[in-house]
Amino acid sequence: MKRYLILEDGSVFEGNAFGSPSESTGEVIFTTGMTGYQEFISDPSNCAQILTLTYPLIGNYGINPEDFEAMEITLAGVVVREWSQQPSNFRSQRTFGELMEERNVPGIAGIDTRQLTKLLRTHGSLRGKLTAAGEQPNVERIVEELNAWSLPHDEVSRVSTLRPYPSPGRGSRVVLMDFGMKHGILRELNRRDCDVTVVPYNTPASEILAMQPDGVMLSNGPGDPTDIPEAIQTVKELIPHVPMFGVCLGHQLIALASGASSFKLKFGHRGANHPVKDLTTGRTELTSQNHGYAIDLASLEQTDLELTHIALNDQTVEGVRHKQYPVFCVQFHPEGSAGPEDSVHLFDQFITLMQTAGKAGKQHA
Ligand SMILES: NC(=O)CC[C@H](N)C(=O)O
Repeated sequence: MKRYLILEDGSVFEGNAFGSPSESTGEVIFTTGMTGYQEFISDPSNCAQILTLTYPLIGNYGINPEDFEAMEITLAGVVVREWSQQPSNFRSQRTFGELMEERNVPGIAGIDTRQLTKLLRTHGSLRGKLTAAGEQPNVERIVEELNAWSLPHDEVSRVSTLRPYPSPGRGSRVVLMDFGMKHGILRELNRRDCDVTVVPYNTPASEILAMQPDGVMLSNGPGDPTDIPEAIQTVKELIPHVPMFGVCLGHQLIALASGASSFKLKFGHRGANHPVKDLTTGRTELTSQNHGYAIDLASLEQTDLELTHIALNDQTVEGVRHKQYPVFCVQFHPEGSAGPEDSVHLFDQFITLMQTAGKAGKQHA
């Protein structure tokens, strides 16, 4: 059945419906990873967005039980050139389309994703609507609707855990604040034997400190980081007291809590193999990225943070550390999933930081 993707600028893309038959509205974004579609569609950071996958054949190695980054799929929709109905991989248990159908996510196939991506790169991310399967749309009315529609502001509360839960280990005690966590982060902490407690995004600093953690990890998550001022306040209160490591949204929160400011990128950084220079070592690492906002470089001047990582494609801020406290963070995804894993050593750095701070007699008690 036919389905249309209509954008706020009046562009109309005609394709074939798959997944859920319902209509859906969201910010249309694109990711360029050649593999990793399962991780990408299940990353809660993409909550309420319509995701274009630029690689021309999606689903060719199917869907398996292990590679989900979260069990819920919170995307507003997916846009592909072609999806494979006959996946080939020993781990595959169902097709990409079956998953979209089961999880009620509308999809459109047969789209010239290259043309769509060029449009998004020229105009910046655009609001868009996927029409209901088989429906003949009134384009003028939909464009009007889209221009009046504003992006949601409550995505973190939709995807964060509602209750704390443990993921035990015998090593460092870590409180992991869940803003819409990718499982890869928990996996890397557990791999290092951390004794992790995952807590909701709105847990107050006093409750976190009462758990006497060796360190606090701030996860990735969806939306504009300024939408969660309560979390920014919590992070501000935690910084002087406990070693901290932030990833993606977690990085943005540390920067905002330190007095820096954020802005929306024209079309975001999404995909694998984004080169980032580590200014502390001079090394360039290939990184997995998925963000639509960034920290303003000039605004770091008014903070106690120093720049540690920079994006080589557009020179935006990719990582900072605190000049006084054992607190650091990166805008990219060191946990990879889907790779590359060049930066996974940052989790070791976090472990060392927690151990050193602990030996120093808990200056942060
Ligand atoms: N993956 C993330 O944590 C993304 C952070 C934030 N939602 C952004 O788009 O910039």
